[in-house]
Amino acid sequence: MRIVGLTGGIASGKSTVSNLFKANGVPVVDADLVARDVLRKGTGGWRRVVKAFGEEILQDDGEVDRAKLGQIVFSDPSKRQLLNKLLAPFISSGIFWEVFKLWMKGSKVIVLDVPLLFEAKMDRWTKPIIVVWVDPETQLQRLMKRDGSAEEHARDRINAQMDLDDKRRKADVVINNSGSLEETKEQFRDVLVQVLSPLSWTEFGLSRGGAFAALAFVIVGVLACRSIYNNNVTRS
Ligand SMILES: CC(C)(COP(=O)(O)OP(=O)(O)OC[C@H]1O[C@@H](n2cnc3c(N)ncnc32)[C@H](O)[C@@H]1O)[C@@H](O)C(=O)NCCC(=O)NCCS
Ligand SMILES: Nc1ncnc2c1ncn2[C@@H]1O[C@H](COP(=O)(O)OP(=O)(O)OP(=O)(O)O)[C@@H](O)[C@H]1O
Repeated sequence: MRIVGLTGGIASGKSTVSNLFKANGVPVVDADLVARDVLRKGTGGWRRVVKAFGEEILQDDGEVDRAKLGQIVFSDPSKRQLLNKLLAPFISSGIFWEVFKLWMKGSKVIVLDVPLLFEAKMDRWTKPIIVVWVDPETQLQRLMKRDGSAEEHARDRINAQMDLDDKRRKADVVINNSGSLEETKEQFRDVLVQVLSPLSWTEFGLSRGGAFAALAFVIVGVLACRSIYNNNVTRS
């Protein structure tokens, strides 16, 4: 199985690119969705976060007020670290579970869309790593427009992540999403060819088909050895 890493900065265009993958039949595991699930009312993540941040972060229906929690953690690095620490085990096991389900289905190539791929050191599990890059001014403008947020809050969110230029340096593939959607789609076409290229032997071995092939190989080997052994015993 090939696990492709897809990352970038906030509002750099990861979802835009992951939608292109989905439209081309490549399954995507979205870490933001997993992170939402592990913070739903009554879950283990929810309990830990409410205990640490207090009931004032809850809405009337008991769900976490995400905007409120966002304002707290994106303006205070120590609170953000605390939230990350509390949720990290739930998020990683949620991602693992999603990958496992796709493995069971027999998917050969999957994309992990993880905003904090490098920060959470999950990059070691993915190859190639695609970074969706955007120039800083466009990033700020798109973020403010999408979230309807003030410049100060948007900057807090951008500054809460590793510098996008540093991420670009660590990438195997860079998609520059500073231009039009059409320009991004054009770059994406080449990336898709690379992502869907034939699997290496290691990647094949890690896929469900590879595991079954290895198992079949072992079973045939054992049966052959037993038959040779039995023939030798009968002859002697
Ligand atoms: C603080 C929360 C409640 C704010 O929710 P909100 O709906 O406003 O934002 P959303 O979850 O859609 O995230 C939007 C973007 O913010 C960035 N972001 C989210 N969490 C973090 C974080 N801890 N550090 C830096 N950037 C982050 C990501 O780029 C993400 O794509 C939420 O982001 C959260 O629970 N974050 C902690 C979990 C986490 O680390 N998520 C990232 C998945 S790897
Ligand atoms: N090439 C583009 N031209 C114009 N607008 C774009 C382009 N790419 C993305 N956008 C817009 O910019 C915003 C951010 O894009 P997107 O949601 O894909 O980013 P993201 O990296 O997934 O964000 P997040 O980190 O918050 O999950 C969206 O409103 C999207 O419609």
